[in-house]
Amino acid sequence: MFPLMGNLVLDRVSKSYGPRQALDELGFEVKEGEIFGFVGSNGAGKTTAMRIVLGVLAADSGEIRWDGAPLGDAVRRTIGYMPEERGLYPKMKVRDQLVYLARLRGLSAPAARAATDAWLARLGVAERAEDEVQKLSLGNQQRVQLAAALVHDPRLLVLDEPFSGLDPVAVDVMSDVLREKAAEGVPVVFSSHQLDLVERLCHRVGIVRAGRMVALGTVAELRADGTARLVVEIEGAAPGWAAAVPGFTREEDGSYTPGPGADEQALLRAALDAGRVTEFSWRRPGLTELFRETVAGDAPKGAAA
Ligand SMILES: Nc1ncnc2c1ncn2[C@@H]1O[C@H](COP(=O)(O)OP(=O)(O)OP(=O)(O)O)[C@@H](O)[C@H]1O
Repeated sequence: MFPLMGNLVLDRVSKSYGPRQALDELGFEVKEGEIFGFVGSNGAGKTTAMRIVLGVLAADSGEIRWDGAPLGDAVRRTIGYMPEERGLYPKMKVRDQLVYLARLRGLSAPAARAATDAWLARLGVAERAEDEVQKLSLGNQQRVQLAAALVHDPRLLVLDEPFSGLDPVAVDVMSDVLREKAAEGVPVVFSSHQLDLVERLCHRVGIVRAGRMVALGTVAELRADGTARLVVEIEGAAPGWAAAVPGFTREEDGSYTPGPGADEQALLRAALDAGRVTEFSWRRPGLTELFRETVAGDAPKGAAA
């Protein structure tokens, strides 16, 4: 039903900037039609990895593959890229710039104009088409930047923090577009610090720490690996009602983490003795908690980020 797109593989990619190792055998795969969320602390290596995929930077070792073969220039030219530092020409008009970029990627003049106008309309910036990019607000510049990544109908989307600085409406538009492209079969990889969005949008997530992939999987898989906590709500309970039940640690949010030998039935009995129990349930950690657990105390090798 969809044109064959392919999948992207980063295979043990390493990269150092002088003494600073930014990537240490980093590996992950983004399948056809998959939205992959790339998360990690500041300086963990996300931008470096994306630049290597784009060919802007060379890896010291390792390989980038597309559909099983080394990623070459022909496929690279079809990538839709949104760089972290953005990179539109500030003094050029929005429409002229997008048409120019689409022409560079091989579209005919009429096709470039049609694609430009369609994406400007879809992203809600059609009325700014004749303005210089520098006259747009940052959020609108970002919409144009997304249009620039999409205007040539990319086979792969690589987006560095596409959601940063967007208002909630623009976040929804961006999310819809990424879902739509993935549904067409395009592999989508994006980095973000907005973990609620990553959790909502991504089929799979990779958490990178100091240049290494430390957790990889669907959000459900990652959550299943985290320690579940017991949420207990009791009306009228005195503080410390659970102190006599061995094996549980009370967390800041009031939930209870079981340790070795913890007996949930003992905790439930203590809860029932303490008052009227309105909630007693297991809760898996969300992506934000998993991220904190996974990257706590993070620092890139060689020096501070
Ligand atoms: N041009 C460069 N020269 C020297 N060191 C660099 C260069 N670019 C990045 N680094 C270092 O490489 C490491 C990885 O940086 P990178 O920008 O890839 O991280 P990131 O995960 O994208 O971070 P952020 O979330 O802050 O954007 C950091 O320690 C950074 O300081």
